Amino acid sequence: MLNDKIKDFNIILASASPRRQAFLKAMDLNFEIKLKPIEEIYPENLKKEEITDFLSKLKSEPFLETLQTNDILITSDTIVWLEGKALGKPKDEAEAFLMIKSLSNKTHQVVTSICFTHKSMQDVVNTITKVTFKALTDAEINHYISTYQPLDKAGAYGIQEWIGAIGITSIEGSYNNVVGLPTHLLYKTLNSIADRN
Ligand SMILES: Cc1cn([C@H]2C[C@H](O)[C@@H](COP(=O)(O)OP(=O)(O)OP(=O)(O)O)O2)c(=O)[nH]c1=O
Repeated sequence: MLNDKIKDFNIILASASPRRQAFLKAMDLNFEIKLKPIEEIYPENLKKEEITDFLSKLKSEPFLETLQTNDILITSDTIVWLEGKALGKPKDEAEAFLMIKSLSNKTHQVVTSICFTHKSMQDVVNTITKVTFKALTDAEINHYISTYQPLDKAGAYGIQEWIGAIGITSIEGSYNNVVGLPTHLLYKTLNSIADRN
């Protein structure tokens, strides 16, 4: 991190995702990981980034009472948005198959929101990446599901895995956002929080 002021903060990443943890390390940030699980439920009327904004804030709630003045808490959420429908994590392999099949030969959007909580204030930022899959065969989908771990991933796929390598024909926007964290936005927002304090 270039901004020296960021060193004065205690950054807490409330995420069990190894991919999000790896991104913060890659950004040379000092941080601690704290986990307080919540049930990811959102009002039905929400759409696209409204859903991930809501869930990224919800993930901060269990921490609010115990945050110290120099803490910055980072919570985030990713969904896949396809033709007006939110695809979260599949509950089992059968649902994973249907999710990936629905993404085949189409363009979908991957939406991530990050919520920064600092001194009782919250900054919520989000971004969208457009991803297009080729027409996937059932054999390709089944191979992916039986060889990799689709169940902990929004939309049942990891762009960083085999299916991303063989199946994605185009991507518009941040790649890291698809993996789970738009790191350019994290950097920008942390800098602006540091500058205003
Ligand atoms: C679309 C896509 C999602 N994902 C992951 C990113 C997220 O970890 C996950 C979506 O679930 P989330 O609910 O956003 O996050 P999480 O439960 O994994 O972690 P947290 O503890 O922070 O709540 O899907 C990939 O790894 N690759 C991909 O290509």
